[in-house]
Amino acid sequence: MLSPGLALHTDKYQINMMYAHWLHGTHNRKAVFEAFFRKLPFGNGYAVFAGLERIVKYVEDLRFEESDLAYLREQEENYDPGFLEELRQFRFSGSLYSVREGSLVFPGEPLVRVESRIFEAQLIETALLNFLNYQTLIATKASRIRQVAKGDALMEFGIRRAQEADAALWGTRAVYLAGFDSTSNMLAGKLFGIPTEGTHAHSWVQSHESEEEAFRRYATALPDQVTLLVDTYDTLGSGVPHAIQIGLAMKRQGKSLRAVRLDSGDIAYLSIKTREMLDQAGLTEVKIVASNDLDEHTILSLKVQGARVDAWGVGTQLITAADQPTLGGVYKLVAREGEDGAYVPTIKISANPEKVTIPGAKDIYRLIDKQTGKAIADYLCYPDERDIQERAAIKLFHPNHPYISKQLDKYEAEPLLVPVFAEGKRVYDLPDLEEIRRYHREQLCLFWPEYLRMHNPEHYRVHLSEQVWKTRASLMQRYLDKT
Ligand SMILES: Nc1ncnc2c1ncn2[C@@H]1O[C@H](COP(=O)(O)OP(=O)(O)OP(=O)(O)O)[C@@H](O)[C@H]1O
Ligand SMILES: O=P(O)(O)OC[C@H]1O[C@H](OP(=O)(O)OP(=O)(O)O)[C@H](O)[C@@H]1O
Ligand SMILES: O=C(O)c1cccnc1
Repeated sequence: MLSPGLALHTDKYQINMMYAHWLHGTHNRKAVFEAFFRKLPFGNGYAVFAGLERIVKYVEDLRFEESDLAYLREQEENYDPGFLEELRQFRFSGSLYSVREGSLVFPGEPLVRVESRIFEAQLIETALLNFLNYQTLIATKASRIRQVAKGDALMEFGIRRAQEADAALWGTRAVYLAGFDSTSNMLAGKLFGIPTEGTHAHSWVQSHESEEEAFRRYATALPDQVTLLVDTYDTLGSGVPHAIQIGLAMKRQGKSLRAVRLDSGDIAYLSIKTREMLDQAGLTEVKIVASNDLDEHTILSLKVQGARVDAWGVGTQLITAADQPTLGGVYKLVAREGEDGAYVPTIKISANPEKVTIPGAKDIYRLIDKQTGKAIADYLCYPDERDIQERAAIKLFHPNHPYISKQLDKYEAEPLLVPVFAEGKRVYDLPDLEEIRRYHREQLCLFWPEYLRMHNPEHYRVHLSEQVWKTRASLMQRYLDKT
Protein backbone atom coordinates (compact mmCIF):
# COMPACT_ATOMS: atom_id res chain seq x y z
CA MET A 1 0.00 0.00 0.00
CA LEU A 2 1.23 3.46 -0.95
CA SER A 3 4.51 1.82 -1.90
CA PRO A 4 6.61 3.78 -4.38
CA GLY A 5 7.23 0.76 -6.63
CA LEU A 6 4.25 1.00 -8.95
CA ALA A 7 6.04 0.74 -12.32
CA LEU A 8 4.68 -2.78 -12.74
CA HIS A 9 1.20 -1.70 -11.71
CA THR A 10 0.30 -2.09 -15.36
CA ASP A 11 -0.93 -4.69 -17.85
CA LYS A 12 1.56 -6.94 -19.56
CA TYR A 13 0.45 -5.74 -22.97
CA GLN A 14 1.68 -2.23 -22.18
CA ILE A 15 5.21 -3.56 -21.59
CA ASN A 16 4.96 -5.69 -24.72
CA MET A 17 3.89 -2.69 -26.82
CA MET A 18 6.67 -0.61 -25.26
CA TYR A 19 9.13 -3.32 -26.25
CA ALA A 20 7.85 -3.54 -29.82
CA HIS A 21 8.01 0.28 -30.15
CA TRP A 22 11.55 0.26 -28.78
CA LEU A 23 12.64 -2.53 -31.11
CA HIS A 24 11.31 -0.68 -34.14
CA GLY A 25 12.69 2.66 -33.01
CA THR A 26 9.24 4.29 -32.71
CA HIS A 27 9.23 4.58 -28.92
CA ASN A 28 10.16 8.27 -28.92
CA ARG A 29 7.32 9.25 -31.22
CA LYS A 30 4.87 11.56 -29.57
CA ALA A 31 1.28 10.58 -28.94
CA VAL A 32 -1.79 12.08 -27.31
CA PHE A 33 -4.13 9.99 -25.23
CA GLU A 34 -7.33 11.09 -23.50
CA ALA A 35 -9.13 9.43 -20.59
CA PHE A 36 -12.92 9.67 -20.48
CA PHE A 37 -15.99 7.62 -19.57
CA ARG A 38 -18.98 6.89 -21.75
CA LYS A 39 -21.85 6.47 -19.32
CA LEU A 40 -22.70 8.09 -16.01
CA PRO A 41 -22.80 5.72 -13.04
CA PHE A 42 -25.88 4.98 -10.85
CA GLY A 43 -28.18 6.77 -13.34
CA ASN A 44 -26.79 10.02 -11.92
CA GLY A 45 -26.81 13.29 -13.86
CA TYR A 46 -23.09 13.99 -13.31
CA ALA A 47 -19.90 12.40 -12.01
CA VAL A 48 -17.44 13.90 -9.53
CA PHE A 49 -13.88 13.75 -10.77
CA ALA A 50 -11.37 12.34 -8.27
CA GLY A 51 -8.02 10.59 -8.46
CA LEU A 52 -5.70 13.37 -9.62
CA GLU A 53 -3.56 13.50 -6.47
CA ARG A 54 -2.91 9.79 -6.72
CA ILE A 55 -2.11 10.09 -10.43
CA VAL A 56 0.32 12.94 -9.80
CA LYS A 57 2.18 11.04 -7.08
CA TYR A 58 2.31 7.94 -9.24
CA VAL A 59 3.69 9.82 -12.25
CA GLU A 60 6.27 11.64 -10.14
CA ASP A 61 7.52 8.45 -8.50
CA LEU A 62 7.47 6.33 -11.64
CA ARG A 63 10.77 4.37 -11.80
CA PHE A 64 11.65 0.80 -12.63
CA GLU A 65 13.49 -0.67 -9.68
CA GLU A 66 16.22 -3.29 -10.12
CA SER A 67 13.83 -5.97 -8.86
CA ASP A 68 11.26 -4.93 -11.51
CA LEU A 69 13.89 -5.23 -14.25
CA ALA A 70 15.06 -8.59 -12.92
CA TYR A 71 11.47 -9.81 -12.95
CA LEU A 72 10.95 -8.63 -16.55
CA ARG A 73 14.20 -10.30 -17.64
CA GLU A 74 13.01 -13.52 -16.06
CA GLN A 75 9.54 -13.27 -17.62
CA GLU A 76 10.47 -12.71 -21.24
CA GLU A 77 13.73 -13.83 -22.76
CA ASN A 78 13.00 -11.84 -25.92
CA TYR A 79 13.39 -8.57 -24.05
CA ASP A 80 16.70 -7.16 -25.23
CA PRO A 81 19.07 -5.86 -22.50
CA GLY A 82 18.97 -2.49 -24.29
CA PHE A 83 15.22 -2.32 -23.64
CA LEU A 84 15.71 -3.03 -19.97
CA GLU A 85 18.33 -0.30 -19.86
CA GLU A 86 15.80 2.07 -21.47
CA LEU A 87 13.36 1.14 -18.69
CA ARG A 88 16.05 1.74 -16.07
CA GLN A 89 16.30 5.34 -17.34
CA PHE A 90 12.51 5.71 -17.54
CA ARG A 91 11.08 9.00 -16.26
CA PHE A 92 7.84 10.66 -17.27
CA SER A 93 8.96 13.49 -19.54
CA GLY A 94 5.64 14.43 -21.12
CA SER A 95 2.77 16.81 -20.48
CA LEU A 96 -0.42 15.99 -18.66
CA TYR A 97 -3.58 18.05 -18.39
CA SER A 98 -6.41 17.21 -16.06
CA VAL A 99 -9.76 18.33 -14.80
CA ARG A 100 -9.53 19.45 -11.16
CA GLU A 101 -10.65 17.07 -8.44
CA GLY A 102 -14.16 17.87 -7.29
CA SER A 103 -15.27 19.01 -10.78
CA LEU A 104 -18.58 17.84 -12.12
CA VAL A 105 -17.82 15.88 -15.28
CA PHE A 106 -19.83 14.26 -18.06
CA PRO A 107 -19.59 11.42 -20.56
CA GLY A 108 -17.32 11.82 -23.55
CA GLU A 109 -15.21 14.68 -22.26
CA PRO A 110 -11.47 14.24 -21.68
CA LEU A 111 -10.78 14.15 -17.96
CA VAL A 112 -7.04 13.68 -18.40
CA ARG A 113 -4.96 14.33 -21.53
CA VAL A 114 -1.48 12.90 -21.82
CA GLU A 115 0.98 14.17 -24.46
CA SER A 116 4.27 12.32 -24.36
CA ARG A 117 6.50 9.74 -25.97
CA ILE A 118 4.24 6.81 -26.79
CA PHE A 119 6.58 4.71 -24.65
CA GLU A 120 5.50 6.64 -21.56
CA ALA A 121 1.89 7.31 -22.43
CA GLN A 122 1.30 3.63 -22.99
CA LEU A 123 2.80 2.52 -19.65
CA ILE A 124 0.73 4.89 -17.52
CA GLU A 125 -2.65 4.02 -19.06
CA THR A 126 -3.45 1.19 -16.71
CA ALA A 127 -2.60 2.86 -13.41
CA LEU A 128 -4.18 6.15 -14.45
CA LEU A 129 -7.47 4.44 -15.29
CA ASN A 130 -7.31 2.32 -12.17
CA PHE A 131 -7.05 5.41 -9.94
CA LEU A 132 -9.48 7.59 -11.86
CA ASN A 133 -12.16 4.94 -12.37
CA TYR A 134 -12.38 3.94 -8.73
CA GLN A 135 -12.07 7.33 -7.09
CA THR A 136 -14.46 9.08 -9.48
CA LEU A 137 -17.00 6.30 -8.99
CA ILE A 138 -16.85 6.54 -5.19
CA ALA A 139 -16.87 10.34 -5.15
CA THR A 140 -19.99 10.25 -7.34
CA LYS A 141 -21.73 7.79 -5.05
CA ALA A 142 -20.82 9.95 -2.04
CA SER A 143 -22.12 13.06 -3.78
CA ARG A 144 -25.48 11.32 -4.37
CA ILE A 145 -25.69 10.44 -0.69
CA ARG A 146 -24.83 14.02 0.24
CA GLN A 147 -27.62 15.33 -2.03
CA VAL A 148 -30.16 13.13 -0.24
CA ALA A 149 -28.88 13.65 3.31
CA LYS A 150 -29.06 17.43 2.82
CA GLY A 151 -27.61 19.06 5.96
CA ASP A 152 -27.35 15.90 8.09
CA ALA A 153 -23.93 14.71 9.26
CA LEU A 154 -22.43 11.94 7.13
CA MET A 155 -19.79 9.55 8.44
CA GLU A 156 -17.88 7.10 6.28
CA PHE A 157 -17.72 3.63 7.93
CA GLY A 158 -16.45 1.42 5.09
CA ILE A 159 -12.89 0.13 5.72
CA ARG A 160 -13.93 -3.37 6.73
CA ARG A 161 -15.92 -3.91 3.55
CA ALA A 162 -13.67 -2.09 1.05
CA GLN A 163 -11.88 -4.03 -1.69
CA GLU A 164 -8.65 -4.10 0.35
CA ALA A 165 -6.52 -1.39 1.90
CA ASP A 166 -5.81 1.04 -0.96
CA ALA A 167 -9.49 1.16 -1.84
CA ALA A 168 -10.42 1.93 1.77
CA LEU A 169 -7.87 4.71 1.92
CA TRP A 170 -8.34 6.46 -1.42
CA GLY A 171 -12.05 5.69 -1.38
CA THR A 172 -12.36 7.51 1.92
CA ARG A 173 -10.56 10.50 0.47
CA ALA A 174 -12.96 10.50 -2.52
CA VAL A 175 -15.94 10.28 -0.17
CA TYR A 176 -14.71 13.22 1.89
CA LEU A 177 -13.98 15.45 -1.08
CA ALA A 178 -17.55 14.89 -2.28
CA GLY A 179 -19.06 16.15 0.94
CA PHE A 180 -18.97 13.62 3.79
CA ASP A 181 -18.09 15.12 7.15
CA SER A 182 -15.88 12.47 8.71
CA THR A 183 -14.59 8.91 8.58
CA SER A 184 -13.88 6.05 10.95
CA ASN A 185 -10.71 5.36 8.92
CA MET A 186 -7.79 6.42 11.11
CA LEU A 187 -5.11 6.04 8.44
CA ALA A 188 -7.11 8.25 6.06
CA GLY A 189 -7.46 10.70 8.95
CA LYS A 190 -3.71 10.73 9.51
CA LEU A 191 -2.63 10.88 5.87
CA PHE A 192 -5.25 13.24 4.48
CA GLY A 193 -6.31 15.26 7.52
CA ILE A 194 -9.91 14.00 7.34
CA PRO A 195 -11.85 14.44 10.62
CA THR A 196 -12.34 11.07 12.34
CA GLU A 197 -15.33 9.84 14.36
CA GLY A 198 -16.15 6.64 16.17
CA THR A 199 -18.90 5.19 18.35
CA HIS A 200 -18.48 1.67 19.74
CA ALA A 201 -19.30 -1.86 18.58
CA HIS A 202 -21.69 -4.49 19.95
CA SER A 203 -18.61 -6.27 21.30
CA TRP A 204 -18.15 -3.47 23.85
CA VAL A 205 -21.57 -4.17 25.30
CA GLN A 206 -21.18 -7.95 25.02
CA SER A 207 -17.86 -7.85 26.85
CA HIS A 208 -19.53 -6.53 30.01
CA GLU A 209 -21.85 -8.11 32.55
CA SER A 210 -24.59 -5.66 31.65
CA GLU A 211 -25.44 -3.05 29.04
CA GLU A 212 -25.69 -0.42 31.73
CA GLU A 213 -22.20 -1.14 33.02
CA ALA A 214 -20.84 -1.07 29.46
CA PHE A 215 -22.42 2.33 28.79
CA ARG A 216 -21.23 3.77 32.12
CA ARG A 217 -17.65 2.64 31.57
CA TYR A 218 -17.58 3.96 28.04
CA ALA A 219 -18.89 7.32 29.18
CA THR A 220 -16.24 7.54 31.87
CA ALA A 221 -13.48 6.68 29.45
CA LEU A 222 -14.36 9.17 26.70
CA PRO A 223 -16.71 11.74 28.23
CA ASP A 224 -16.40 14.23 25.37
CA GLN A 225 -17.44 11.97 22.54
CA VAL A 226 -19.93 9.43 23.85
CA THR A 227 -22.20 7.82 21.29
CA LEU A 228 -23.86 4.72 22.71
CA LEU A 229 -24.94 1.82 20.51
CA VAL A 230 -28.39 0.94 21.79
CA ASP A 231 -29.45 -2.15 19.81
CA THR A 232 -27.38 -5.00 21.28
CA TYR A 233 -30.30 -6.51 23.21
CA ASP A 234 -33.51 -4.53 22.90
CA THR A 235 -33.38 -1.01 21.46
CA LEU A 236 -36.46 0.54 23.07
CA GLY A 237 -36.72 -1.91 25.99
CA SER A 238 -33.20 -1.55 27.37
CA GLY A 239 -30.74 0.29 25.05
CA VAL A 240 -32.43 3.67 24.96
CA PRO A 241 -33.51 3.62 28.66
CA HIS A 242 -29.93 2.80 29.71
CA ALA A 243 -28.55 5.53 27.44
CA ILE A 244 -31.01 7.98 29.01
CA GLN A 245 -29.75 6.99 32.45
CA ILE A 246 -26.19 7.76 31.37
CA GLY A 247 -27.25 10.96 29.63
CA LEU A 248 -28.98 12.27 32.75
CA ALA A 249 -26.00 11.34 34.95
CA MET A 250 -23.64 13.14 32.56
CA LYS A 251 -25.90 16.18 32.57
CA ARG A 252 -25.76 16.33 36.36
CA GLN A 253 -21.97 16.51 36.01
CA GLY A 254 -22.24 19.35 33.50
CA LYS A 255 -21.40 17.06 30.59
CA SER A 256 -23.45 15.85 27.72
CA LEU A 257 -24.22 12.54 26.04
CA ARG A 258 -23.55 13.18 22.39
CA ALA A 259 -25.69 10.58 20.62
CA VAL A 260 -27.18 7.11 20.47
CA ARG A 261 -26.68 4.82 17.47
CA LEU A 262 -29.34 2.58 15.90
CA ASP A 263 -27.87 -0.26 13.85
CA SER A 264 -30.74 -2.69 13.18
CA GLY A 265 -34.49 -2.96 12.92
CA ASP A 266 -36.88 -0.45 11.45
CA ILE A 267 -34.84 2.74 11.58
CA ALA A 268 -37.81 5.01 10.83
CA TYR A 269 -39.92 3.63 13.67
CA LEU A 270 -37.06 3.23 16.13
CA SER A 271 -35.65 6.71 15.52
CA ILE A 272 -39.06 8.35 16.02
CA LYS A 273 -39.61 6.44 19.27
CA THR A 274 -36.05 7.08 20.44
CA ARG A 275 -36.48 10.81 19.81
CA GLU A 276 -39.67 10.84 21.85
CA MET A 277 -38.02 9.01 24.74
CA LEU A 278 -34.94 11.26 24.74
CA ASP A 279 -37.07 14.42 24.54
CA GLN A 280 -39.38 13.26 27.32
CA ALA A 281 -36.32 12.70 29.50
CA GLY A 282 -35.19 16.27 28.76
CA LEU A 283 -32.30 15.11 26.58
CA THR A 284 -33.28 17.13 23.51
CA GLU A 285 -29.63 17.81 22.68
CA VAL A 286 -28.75 14.11 22.31
CA LYS A 287 -28.50 13.20 18.63
CA ILE A 288 -29.52 10.02 16.84
CA VAL A 289 -27.08 8.23 14.54
CA ALA A 290 -28.22 5.47 12.16
CA SER A 291 -26.20 2.79 10.39
CA ASN A 292 -26.83 -0.61 8.77
CA ASP A 293 -26.27 -1.11 5.09
CA LEU A 294 -27.40 2.40 4.19
CA ASP A 295 -27.24 3.99 0.77
CA GLU A 296 -28.88 6.99 -0.90
CA HIS A 297 -32.10 5.08 -1.61
CA THR A 298 -32.58 3.88 1.98
CA ILE A 299 -31.69 7.28 3.41
CA LEU A 300 -34.20 8.97 1.09
CA SER A 301 -36.88 6.44 2.01
CA LEU A 302 -36.19 6.89 5.72
CA LYS A 303 -36.46 10.65 5.38
CA VAL A 304 -39.77 10.30 3.54
CA GLN A 305 -40.97 8.12 6.42
CA GLY A 306 -40.11 10.89 8.86
CA ALA A 307 -37.12 9.18 10.48
CA ARG A 308 -35.59 11.36 13.21
CA VAL A 309 -31.97 10.72 12.34
CA ASP A 310 -29.34 13.46 12.71
CA ALA A 311 -26.29 11.60 11.42
CA TRP A 312 -25.77 8.67 9.08
CA GLY A 313 -22.93 6.13 9.16
CA VAL A 314 -22.45 4.68 5.67
CA GLY A 315 -20.04 1.85 4.86
CA THR A 316 -20.45 -1.15 2.56
CA GLN A 317 -22.77 0.27 -0.09
CA LEU A 318 -20.63 3.37 -0.51
CA ILE A 319 -17.04 2.18 -0.38
CA THR A 320 -17.76 -0.73 -2.74
CA ALA A 321 -20.16 1.23 -4.99
CA ALA A 322 -22.31 -1.86 -4.56
CA ASP A 323 -24.84 -1.06 -7.28
CA GLN A 324 -22.20 -0.41 -9.93
CA PRO A 325 -18.71 -1.79 -9.47
CA THR A 326 -16.86 0.34 -12.04
CA LEU A 327 -17.04 3.60 -13.92
CA GLY A 328 -15.76 2.05 -17.16
CA GLY A 329 -13.41 4.92 -17.99
CA VAL A 330 -11.17 4.40 -21.04
CA TYR A 331 -7.93 5.91 -22.40
CA LYS A 332 -7.79 6.38 -26.14
CA LEU A 333 -5.16 7.49 -28.61
CA VAL A 334 -6.44 10.68 -30.23
CA ALA A 335 -3.33 11.87 -32.08
CA ARG A 336 0.08 10.56 -33.07
CA GLU A 337 3.24 12.16 -34.36
CA GLY A 338 3.41 11.96 -38.14
CA GLU A 339 6.55 11.58 -40.25
CA ASP A 340 6.95 15.39 -40.41
CA GLY A 341 6.79 15.73 -36.64
CA ALA A 342 3.28 17.24 -36.60
CA TYR A 343 0.40 15.59 -34.77
CA VAL A 344 -2.04 13.58 -36.88
CA PRO A 345 -5.52 13.02 -35.39
CA THR A 346 -6.50 9.35 -35.02
CA ILE A 347 -9.87 7.68 -34.71
CA LYS A 348 -11.14 4.35 -33.41
CA ILE A 349 -14.12 3.15 -35.42
CA SER A 350 -16.79 0.96 -33.89
CA ALA A 351 -20.05 -0.56 -35.04
CA ASN A 352 -21.44 1.06 -31.92
CA PRO A 353 -21.61 4.81 -32.76
CA GLU A 354 -21.12 5.71 -29.08
CA LYS A 355 -17.74 4.03 -29.20
CA VAL A 356 -16.34 5.93 -32.19
CA THR A 357 -13.66 8.14 -30.64
CA ILE A 358 -13.32 11.89 -31.08
CA PRO A 359 -10.02 12.56 -32.90
CA GLY A 360 -7.39 15.12 -31.98
CA ALA A 361 -6.13 16.59 -28.69
CA LYS A 362 -9.00 18.53 -27.21
CA ASP A 363 -9.73 21.10 -24.55
CA ILE A 364 -13.01 21.41 -22.65
CA TYR A 365 -14.76 24.61 -21.77
CA ARG A 366 -17.74 24.97 -19.48
CA LEU A 367 -20.11 27.50 -20.99
CA ILE A 368 -21.74 29.60 -18.32
CA ASP A 369 -24.70 31.88 -18.87
CA LYS A 370 -23.57 35.36 -17.80
CA GLN A 371 -27.08 36.31 -16.70
CA THR A 372 -27.88 33.34 -14.46
CA GLY A 373 -24.36 32.26 -13.57
CA LYS A 374 -25.38 28.68 -14.39
CA ALA A 375 -23.69 26.15 -16.65
CA ILE A 376 -25.36 25.70 -20.03
CA ALA A 377 -23.24 22.99 -21.65
CA ASP A 378 -19.64 21.79 -22.00
CA TYR A 379 -17.79 22.40 -25.24
CA LEU A 380 -14.99 20.32 -26.75
CA CYS A 381 -12.66 22.11 -29.13
CA TYR A 382 -9.07 22.04 -30.30
CA PRO A 383 -6.44 24.01 -28.37
CA ASP A 384 -6.07 26.47 -31.27
CA GLU A 385 -9.75 27.42 -30.87
CA ARG A 386 -8.86 29.33 -27.72
CA ASP A 387 -10.73 32.37 -28.99
CA ILE A 388 -13.84 30.62 -27.65
CA GLN A 389 -13.26 32.76 -24.57
CA GLU A 390 -13.61 35.98 -26.53
CA ARG A 391 -16.18 35.24 -29.21
CA ALA A 392 -19.41 37.25 -29.24
CA ALA A 393 -21.47 34.17 -29.99
CA ILE A 394 -21.06 30.47 -30.37
CA LYS A 395 -23.05 27.91 -32.34
CA LEU A 396 -24.09 24.74 -30.50
CA PHE A 397 -25.44 21.88 -32.58
CA HIS A 398 -26.51 18.29 -32.17
CA PRO A 399 -23.64 15.98 -33.29
CA ASN A 400 -25.93 13.49 -35.07
CA HIS A 401 -28.46 16.04 -36.35
CA PRO A 402 -26.38 19.19 -36.93
CA TYR A 403 -29.38 21.10 -38.31
CA ILE A 404 -30.64 21.18 -34.71
CA SER A 405 -28.58 24.08 -33.47
CA LYS A 406 -28.72 27.22 -31.40
CA GLN A 407 -26.72 30.39 -31.12
CA LEU A 408 -25.33 31.29 -27.72
CA ASP A 409 -24.21 34.73 -26.67
CA LYS A 410 -23.50 36.40 -23.29
CA TYR A 411 -21.63 33.39 -22.10
CA GLU A 412 -18.38 32.79 -20.27
CA ALA A 413 -16.17 29.87 -21.25
CA GLU A 414 -14.30 28.38 -18.33
CA PRO A 415 -11.47 26.00 -19.26
CA LEU A 416 -11.71 22.70 -17.38
CA LEU A 417 -8.37 21.11 -18.21
CA VAL A 418 -5.43 22.54 -16.28
CA PRO A 419 -1.75 21.83 -17.04
CA VAL A 420 -0.39 19.43 -14.41
CA PHE A 421 2.93 18.32 -15.97
CA ALA A 422 4.83 20.18 -18.70
CA GLU A 423 7.72 18.28 -20.24
CA GLY A 424 8.02 16.08 -17.19
CA LYS A 425 7.93 18.90 -14.62
CA ARG A 426 4.99 19.36 -12.32
CA VAL A 427 3.45 22.78 -12.94
CA TYR A 428 0.39 22.33 -10.74
CA ASP A 429 0.24 22.74 -6.95
CA LEU A 430 -2.02 20.07 -5.53
CA PRO A 431 -4.79 21.83 -3.61
CA ASP A 432 -5.46 20.61 -0.10
CA LEU A 433 -8.53 18.54 0.52
CA GLU A 434 -10.51 21.37 2.12
CA GLU A 435 -9.97 23.49 -0.98
CA ILE A 436 -11.13 20.59 -3.17
CA ARG A 437 -14.29 20.22 -1.05
CA ARG A 438 -14.99 23.94 -1.41
CA TYR A 439 -14.42 23.74 -5.14
CA HIS A 440 -16.80 20.77 -5.39
CA ARG A 441 -19.50 22.74 -3.55
CA GLU A 442 -18.98 25.68 -5.93
CA GLN A 443 -19.26 23.31 -8.86
CA LEU A 444 -22.62 22.07 -7.59
CA CYS A 445 -23.85 25.67 -7.34
CA LEU A 446 -23.01 26.13 -11.02
CA PHE A 447 -25.68 23.64 -12.10
CA TRP A 448 -29.46 23.87 -12.11
CA PRO A 449 -31.05 21.37 -9.69
CA GLU A 450 -32.56 19.51 -12.66
CA TYR A 451 -29.11 18.10 -13.45
CA LEU A 452 -28.39 17.21 -9.84
CA ARG A 453 -31.47 15.26 -8.79
CA MET A 454 -31.04 11.59 -7.96
CA HIS A 455 -33.83 10.16 -10.13
CA ASN A 456 -34.13 10.82 -13.88
CA PRO A 457 -31.92 13.89 -13.95
CA GLU A 458 -31.90 16.15 -17.00
CA HIS A 459 -29.22 15.31 -19.54
CA TYR A 460 -26.41 17.90 -19.51
CA ARG A 461 -24.99 18.42 -23.00
CA VAL A 462 -21.40 18.09 -24.13
CA HIS A 463 -21.03 19.77 -27.54
CA LEU A 464 -18.32 19.48 -30.19
CA SER A 465 -16.88 22.50 -31.96
CA GLU A 466 -17.52 22.60 -35.69
CA GLN A 467 -13.84 21.89 -36.29
CA VAL A 468 -13.85 18.80 -34.07
CA TRP A 469 -17.09 17.60 -35.61
CA LYS A 470 -15.74 18.05 -39.16
CA THR A 471 -12.46 16.29 -38.37
CA ARG A 472 -14.36 13.37 -36.94
CA ALA A 473 -16.72 13.20 -39.92
CA SER A 474 -13.87 13.31 -42.42
CA LEU A 475 -11.86 10.61 -40.64
CA MET A 476 -14.92 8.40 -40.49
CA GLN A 477 -15.49 8.99 -44.19
CA ARG A 478 -11.85 8.18 -44.96
CA TYR A 479 -12.25 4.93 -43.06
CA LEU A 480 -15.50 4.08 -44.87
CA ASP A 481 -13.89 4.84 -48.24
CA LYS A 482 -11.11 2.37 -47.49
CA THR A 483 -13.45 -0.50 -46.56
N1 LIG B 1 -37.95 1.93 7.79
C1 LIG B 1 -37.12 1.46 6.89
N2 LIG B 1 -37.39 1.63 5.58
C2 LIG B 1 -36.55 1.18 4.62
N3 LIG B 1 -35.42 0.52 4.91
C3 LIG B 1 -35.08 0.32 6.19
C4 LIG B 1 -35.92 0.78 7.24
N4 LIG B 1 -35.32 0.45 8.39
C5 LIG B 1 -34.18 -0.20 8.10
N5 LIG B 1 -34.01 -0.27 6.77
C6 LIG B 1 -32.92 -0.88 5.99
O1 LIG B 1 -33.31 -2.21 5.73
C7 LIG B 1 -32.20 -3.09 5.78
C8 LIG B 1 -32.47 -4.11 6.89
O2 LIG B 1 -31.51 -5.07 6.80
P1 LIG B 1 -31.51 -6.36 7.72
O3 LIG B 1 -32.83 -6.98 7.70
O4 LIG B 1 -30.32 -7.15 7.35
O5 LIG B 1 -31.22 -5.67 9.11
P2 LIG B 1 -31.74 -6.04 10.51
O6 LIG B 1 -32.31 -7.36 10.57
O7 LIG B 1 -32.59 -4.91 10.93
O8 LIG B 1 -30.39 -5.94 11.34
P3 LIG B 1 -29.11 -6.88 11.38
O9 LIG B 1 -28.02 -5.99 10.85
O10 LIG B 1 -28.99 -7.18 12.85
O11 LIG B 1 -29.36 -8.10 10.55
C9 LIG B 1 -31.00 -2.22 6.06
O12 LIG B 1 -30.40 -1.85 4.83
C10 LIG B 1 -31.59 -0.99 6.72
O13 LIG B 1 -30.80 0.18 6.55
O1 LIG C 1 -23.53 -1.40 7.28
P1 LIG C 1 -22.47 -0.52 6.73
O2 LIG C 1 -23.01 0.58 5.89
O3 LIG C 1 -21.37 -1.29 6.10
O4 LIG C 1 -21.83 0.28 8.00
C1 LIG C 1 -20.84 -0.26 8.81
C2 LIG C 1 -21.38 -1.39 9.65
O5 LIG C 1 -20.29 -2.00 10.25
C3 LIG C 1 -20.62 -2.29 11.58
O6 LIG C 1 -21.25 -3.50 11.78
P2 LIG C 1 -20.92 -4.84 11.05
O7 LIG C 1 -21.50 -4.78 9.69
O8 LIG C 1 -19.46 -5.17 11.15
O9 LIG C 1 -21.70 -5.91 11.88
P3 LIG C 1 -23.26 -6.02 12.05
O10 LIG C 1 -23.89 -5.87 10.69
O11 LIG C 1 -23.44 -7.35 12.63
O12 LIG C 1 -23.63 -4.90 12.95
C4 LIG C 1 -21.60 -1.19 11.96
O13 LIG C 1 -22.38 -1.54 13.04
C5 LIG C 1 -22.35 -0.92 10.71
O14 LIG C 1 -23.55 -1.60 10.66
O1 LIG D 1 -17.77 4.09 14.76
C1 LIG D 1 -18.65 3.34 14.37
O2 LIG D 1 -19.79 3.35 14.87
C2 LIG D 1 -18.38 2.38 13.25
C3 LIG D 1 -17.22 2.35 12.58
C4 LIG D 1 -17.01 1.46 11.56
C5 LIG D 1 -18.00 0.59 11.22
N1 LIG D 1 -19.15 0.61 11.89
C6 LIG D 1 -19.36 1.49 12.89
